Amino acid sequence: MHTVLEAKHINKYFKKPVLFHVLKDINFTIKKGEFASIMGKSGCGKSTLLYILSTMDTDYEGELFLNNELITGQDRQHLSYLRNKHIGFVFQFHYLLSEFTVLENVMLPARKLAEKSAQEIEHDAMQKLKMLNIDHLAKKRALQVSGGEKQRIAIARALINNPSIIMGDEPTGNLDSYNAENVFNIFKQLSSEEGLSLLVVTHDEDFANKTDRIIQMGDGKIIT
Ligand SMILES: Nc1ncnc2c1ncn2[C@@H]1O[C@H](COP(=O)(O)OP(=O)(O)OP(=O)(O)O)[C@@H](O)[C@H]1O
Repeated sequence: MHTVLEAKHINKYFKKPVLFHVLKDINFTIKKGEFASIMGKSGCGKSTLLYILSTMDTDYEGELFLNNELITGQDRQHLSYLRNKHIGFVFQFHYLLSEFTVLENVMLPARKLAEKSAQEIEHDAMQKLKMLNIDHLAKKRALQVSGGEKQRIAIARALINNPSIIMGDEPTGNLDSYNAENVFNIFKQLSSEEGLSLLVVTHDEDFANKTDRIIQMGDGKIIT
């Protein structure tokens, strides 16, 4: 199966206040359609790793490949393009623009990529909203919808450019168990039916236990 994400010998040091070796020789691959979670105690380096994998942090040692392309060492502009095109993000807090409509929020990453007309983008955004059963919310402003709906809108937004991988940082951290299960089911369906890869940092054991693979971290290393 095609490899979507590969981390090879990733090491990261924070230099202040004192030199701190935060990530220690991290190696793993995520295949097409794989749904993996990252677990580990607070402070073990999960967010630091996700920040590197998402191409936001370029200050690390080792090599990172996205769809077999070496992304380590690429310039910021190209990284921004790759991130927008191939990676969808879902966070604990949805970061929707509250005064914009739901539809406008979902369209934003596609407008930034600027590879399609406004009409095509709107059509795609409606398709994503339909897929997530929230197309009836399209014209509402983001501040007018519930927490669970906001997270589904954030997922639609993450999907708008048809990414290869969704990266999540505690995507169910702010949801009740009903909505958390709903988000899990959406992710599961995206991986098994659409071949999307997912890599989700979570403290939620129930969520992690249902994913294809748990990457367990401890003290800056992958334990299993
Ligand atoms: N900018 C920074 N400078 C120095 N140390 C940092 C910096 N950011 C994080 N750290 C330290 O690096 C370690 C890993 O932090 P990180 O946020 O990656 O952990 P985490 O596993 O995501 O934790 P949590 O589950 O609490 O979110 C922690 O000890 C943290 O204090």
